[in-house]
Amino acid sequence: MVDSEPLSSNSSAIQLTDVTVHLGNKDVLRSINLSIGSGGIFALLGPSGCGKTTLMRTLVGRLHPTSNHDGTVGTISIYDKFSHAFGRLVGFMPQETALHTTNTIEEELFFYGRLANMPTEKLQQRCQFLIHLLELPNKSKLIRKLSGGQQRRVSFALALIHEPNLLILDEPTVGVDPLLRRKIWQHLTEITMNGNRTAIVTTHYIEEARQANIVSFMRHGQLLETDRPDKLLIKHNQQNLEGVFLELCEERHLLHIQNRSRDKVHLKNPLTIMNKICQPFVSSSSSSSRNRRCCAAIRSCARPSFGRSFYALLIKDLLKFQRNPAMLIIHFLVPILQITLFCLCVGRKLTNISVGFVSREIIQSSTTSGLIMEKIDKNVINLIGYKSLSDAQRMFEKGHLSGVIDIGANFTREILAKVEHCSFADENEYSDAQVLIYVDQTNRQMIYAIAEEIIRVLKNTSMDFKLGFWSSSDSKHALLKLGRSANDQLDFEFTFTHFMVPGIVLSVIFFMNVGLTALSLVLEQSDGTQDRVWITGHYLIFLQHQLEFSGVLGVRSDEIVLSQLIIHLMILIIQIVIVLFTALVIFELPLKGSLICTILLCAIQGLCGMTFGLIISTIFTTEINTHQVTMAAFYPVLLLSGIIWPLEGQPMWLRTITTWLPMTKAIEAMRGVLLKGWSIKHLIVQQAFAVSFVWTICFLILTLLIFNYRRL
Ligand SMILES: Nc1ncnc2c1ncn2[C@@H]1O[C@H](COP(=O)(O)OP(=O)(O)OP(=O)(O)O)[C@@H](O)[C@H]1O
Repeated sequence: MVDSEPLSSNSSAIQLTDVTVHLGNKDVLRSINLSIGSGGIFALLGPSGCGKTTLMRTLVGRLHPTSNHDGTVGTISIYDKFSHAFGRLVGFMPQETALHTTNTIEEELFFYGRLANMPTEKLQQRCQFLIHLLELPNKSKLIRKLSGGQQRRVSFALALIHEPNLLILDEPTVGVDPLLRRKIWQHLTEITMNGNRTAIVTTHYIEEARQANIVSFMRHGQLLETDRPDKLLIKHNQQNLEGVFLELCEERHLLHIQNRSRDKVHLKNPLTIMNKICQPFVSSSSSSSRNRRCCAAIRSCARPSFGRSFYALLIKDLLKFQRNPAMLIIHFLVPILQITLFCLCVGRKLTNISVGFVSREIIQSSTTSGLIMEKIDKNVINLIGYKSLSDAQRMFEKGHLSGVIDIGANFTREILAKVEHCSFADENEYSDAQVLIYVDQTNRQMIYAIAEEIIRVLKNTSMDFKLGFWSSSDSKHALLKLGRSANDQLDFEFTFTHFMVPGIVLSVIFFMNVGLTALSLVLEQSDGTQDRVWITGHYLIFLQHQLEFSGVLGVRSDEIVLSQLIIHLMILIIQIVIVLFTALVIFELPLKGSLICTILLCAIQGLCGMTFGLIISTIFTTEINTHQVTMAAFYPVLLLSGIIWPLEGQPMWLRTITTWLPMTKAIEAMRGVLLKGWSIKHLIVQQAFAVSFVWTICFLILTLLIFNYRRL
C-alpha cells in the first residue's frame, strides 16, 4: 500500500501543502504537508488538543488555511482539485454526534442517503446492513432516546451510508466496546482494501491504529512522523505505537531545546523542515494517469441530484414538524394568532364608554338636550346623569368617567334663537347654545370615539353643528365645543385598525422569516449537523459559490443548498397566504389596490427578513441568543417604522433616519395599496421595493463578510 516515491499532487486522494490554521490567537495547525494516496486507512494519532479535529474540519472545508509565517497560504487538494471535500464524495463523521435527534435511526439514515442521491431500495439494504454491523437498536427508535454510544454509532453509520470514496472519521470508536471496535476496524479494512476507498481516522486509542495502513503522529499542530505502523515500530525499536509516540515527543523536545540554543537565523522555517511530505499509500497498480481519471470520475459522480436532495430536505422538515408540533404552531399558527389578536384588540370601535351627562335644562323629548340623550347609542356611550358639573367632574377625575357632556339651562331656546338670527348672532349672547364635552386629553382614541358618536347624533337630529377642539390651558382636558355651522366633514370611515394592519402584516412576515432562517440555521450549527454535510443547511454557501464562480471549486452541492432555500421560500409563501387571508378575508379589511402588489410587498419583506436572519445565524451560535436578538430587534422596528404611530410624531432628526429603515417605506406603501388603491406606479410603492431590495442586498453582503471572517 505504500509507495516509496513521493506522490505527485495529481495522484493523491488528498494533498495538503503548507497548511497552517490560526484559531483564536494561536496556530492550531502549523505548516502541515501531507499527501494521502487512494485506498487504505490513514490514522491520525495524537494527544487531546493537538489539532486532529481542526485538521479534519479543514479537510471538509469548515475551516480555511490561514497565512504562514512567510505570508503564503497553504493549499488543499482533494481528488486532484484544489478545493475542500464535500458532496457525496465524502462521508464525514464529526467529533460531536451531530444528529437530528427528533428523527428515528432509519429516517436519519434515509435523509443522508437521499441527499447522496441513493435509490430507495439500495438505501433500505444499506440501512439494514449498517444497523446489523454497528449493532444498533430498532431502526424506528428515536435518536434522542439512544445512549451516547449508540448515537455515536448512528453518526458513524451516516458517514458510511452512501459508500463514499473518502471517509473522514473523527474518533469513530470513542465510547464503543472493544468487540464492536474490532468489528468497525475490520469493516474499514474491508472497504478500503481494494484501493478505491480511503479512510482518514483520528483516534485516541493509539494501539488500534496498528490496523491502519499508515499512521501519522501529531503534536502541537505539527505532524511528527508518518509511516506504516510496522516500519515505525522497527525504526524506533519499540513494541508498540505508544512507545514510538513517546520517543518522537522526546526527540522533538530535544530538537526544540537545541534549536533554541542555536542561532535561530539558521532555521528559517523549522516547522516545514520537520514536517516532511509523506507519501502514505496508494494501490500498487495505480499509475498517475489512472489515478487522475479515477479522481475525475469520482468528482463527477459526487454531484448530488437536485430532485433527490429537495425530497430529502422536504421529508426532513415535514418530520420535524410532525415530531415537534410546537414548530408547526410557531411557523403557521402564530402568524394567524398575531393578526387575530391584533384585529381583536387594537383599533376597534370603542364601546360602553362611561360619560357623565349634566343638563341644566329640563330633559324632555321636546328639548334638544332630551333629543341628544335619546339618540346616543347606548352601546357606545353609557350616559350617567349628574345634577351638577362639579359632581360629574369629581367622578371624572376619579377615573370613573371617560368624559362629561355639559348642556346649559337655556340650550334649546338659545339654539333655536341662534338659528333664527343665523350669521348675525352674537356668540356671547348665546353662551348656552353649545354642548361642552370634557374628555381626557391623554386618550386620543377616546376623544375620537366620543366625538364621533356625538357628531353622528347631531347629524341625525337634522341640526348642523360646528365642531371645534381646543385644549383649555389650565386643565389637562380637551374641551369639545359644539355650535351651529355647516360644512364640517369628519371622515371616520377608517379606524385605527386600518392604520395599523398593513404594518402588522409586514412585521409579522418580516420577523417570522428572521426567526425561521436564523433559528433553523443556528439549530443546524448547534447540533453539529452542518459539520457532517456542512453544505446542507446553510444556503450562504450557495451564495458564496456563486460569488466565487463556483466552477473553480470543483464538486459542488449547490443543489442541496438551493433545496433548503426553496423550502424556506415555500414556508414564506404559505405565511403570506395565511396572513393576508386572515386580514383581508376573515377580518374583511379593505383591499382597494392590487393584490399582486400586496403579495409582492409581503414577499420582499419576507426575503429581507430572511437575510436579516442570516446575519443573526452567522453571528450567533446558540438558540437562546438568536431568540434574544430577534426579540430585541422586534420592538425597535415596531416603534420606529411607523407601525403604531405615524412617523410625523417622531422628532425630525429621528424621522430622517427611520424613513429609510427596512420596513418603513414598505408599510407606507402597503397602507396606500390596501386603503387608497395605490399601484406599482405610485412613487412610494416603488421606493418601498427599492429600499427593501437594497436592505436585502446589504444584509446578504454583510452576512457573507461575517461568514467568511468567522470561517477563517
Ligand atoms: N474555534 C477555536 N478557537 C480557538 N481555539 C480553538 C478553536 N477550536 C479549537 N481550538 C484549539 O485548537 C486546539 C486543537 O483543537 P482540536 O479540537 O483540533 O484538538 P484535538 O486534537 O481534536 O483534541 P481532542 O482529541 O481532544 O478532540 C485546542 O487547543 C483548542 O483549544
